[in-house]
Amino acid sequence: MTDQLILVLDAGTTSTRAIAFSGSGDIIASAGRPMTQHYPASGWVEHDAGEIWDLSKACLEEVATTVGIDRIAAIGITNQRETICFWDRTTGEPLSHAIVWQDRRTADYCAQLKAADPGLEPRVQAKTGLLLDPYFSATKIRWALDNWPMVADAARDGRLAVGTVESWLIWKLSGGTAHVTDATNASRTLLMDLASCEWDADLIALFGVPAAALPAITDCAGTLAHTGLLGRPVPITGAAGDQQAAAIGQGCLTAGALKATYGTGCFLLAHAGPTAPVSRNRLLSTVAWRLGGKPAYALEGAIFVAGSAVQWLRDGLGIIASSAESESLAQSVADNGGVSFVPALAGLGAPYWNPDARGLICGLSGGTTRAHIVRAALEAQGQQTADLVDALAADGVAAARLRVDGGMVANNWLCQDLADSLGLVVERPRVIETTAMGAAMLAGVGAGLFADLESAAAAMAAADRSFHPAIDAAARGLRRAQWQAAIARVLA
Ligand SMILES: Nc1ncnc2c1ncn2[C@@H]1O[C@H](COP(=O)(O)OP(=O)(O)O)[C@@H](O)[C@H]1O
Ligand SMILES: O=P(O)(O)OC[C@H](O)CO
Repeated sequence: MTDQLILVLDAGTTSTRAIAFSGSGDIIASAGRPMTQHYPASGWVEHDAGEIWDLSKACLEEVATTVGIDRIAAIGITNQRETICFWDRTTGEPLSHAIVWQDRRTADYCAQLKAADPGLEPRVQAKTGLLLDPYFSATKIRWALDNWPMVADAARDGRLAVGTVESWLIWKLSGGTAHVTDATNASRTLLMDLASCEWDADLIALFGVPAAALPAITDCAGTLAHTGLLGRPVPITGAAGDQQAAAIGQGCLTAGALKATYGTGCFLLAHAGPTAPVSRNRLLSTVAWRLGGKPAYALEGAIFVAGSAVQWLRDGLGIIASSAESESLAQSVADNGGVSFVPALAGLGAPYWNPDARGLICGLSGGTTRAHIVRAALEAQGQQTADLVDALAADGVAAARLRVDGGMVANNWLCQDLADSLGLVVERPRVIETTAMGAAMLAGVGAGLFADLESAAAAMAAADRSFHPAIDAAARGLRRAQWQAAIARVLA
């Protein structure tokens, strides 16, 4: 693909970015804007869908102006998943804030559903690959219909449109002509049948969601819509949830290949091939991509707090000046001094799934310094990942190595600690924007610039550095035991 570029929009939890990629995977230009986080009550997290659109538009326009609109062959979109937007299809305007994936407001509703019918969660898991947790979109939609009159009125009048963030953005980019969602994002709603990749009538009835408000489920590559935003029609040819996109960008294209992305949260995906896997260890089963109508699947472990623990040390406790300072501080002490930090700041995700869990810092002494606490916060990432790798092993997936990406892996100390804690080789790619890279690969396939994902990976993805385990099994076991004792206290 000569001089043509693929423009990717990555609408994440804390920021929105646009990145122009060359066909060889180089970043030619990028733009980013921080996103406002709204916390209207304890455990609630909202975004302004209007702001998501305004920031996305500004980032796309900035990058298109920098590189020249004529060089843009196609657009790919990737996004924070599960976060659900509500808009009026007659005006194209948001009806309310979006309810964010981290939001725990439906924890009681999930508990009631489980208490009323203990067989429900296993049936829901068999159908969707997911669990009855507030994380997923369906209970958030139910809550909005029950509590936000603007949303309920629009539903009654047939004006309501709902969709995850990529769906909202494609709607806006297409000038309201396309109401679609790709199969990876749809697989996170609790409303989609994992095997058929279609909305499930029983689940729609269970959560009382108006079917007419839902988008059409599409492939992850192909002509999904056109946008006139940049002054000439440009096709949107790729879309996937950010974690699936990161797995693609990391070249996890065959069964068993594993990646973990350390951003706000941490999400570990193990590619599983063409048949939906079933976890017996409380991992999620999810769509990895759908191309040509054929889905591929992955097992996923979702940790809700990763980089946001470092953010909390910076903004909440004020014990570091920047996220990057965590690296030198962790390195400045020989060990954690007996301190454990369980960063359950938004409940616990996989494999515990306890929405009510609260964070814990323990093992303090008079000799504890902020460096020990910061080190324990970084070490928690390795231990949380080890919990997931253990669950994967119990599900029959033996990890050979771990590919890592996301904002946190700029931290070399963290990458070495991951290798030590897991006893696995940890590989970091040349471009740590693998989420955007994966969306670019999908958009490249969708635009016919690459024949398939394998050719796109060969052309675009490259490794940077490997971190090898440098501690022995006994030392690893001691760290594990310290973490497990702390987790037991959180769950007690
Ligand atoms: N050098 C670093 N060490 C540790 N954490 C970091 C570092 N740089 C960034 N982070 C953390 O990474 C997160 C940002 O990662 P990013 O992938 O941009 O997040 P998201 O896509 O979830 O918005 C923030 O929570 C930040 O605190
Ligand atoms: O925005 P991120 O990178 O934290 O990703 C959020 C996930 O998609 C939530 O499932």
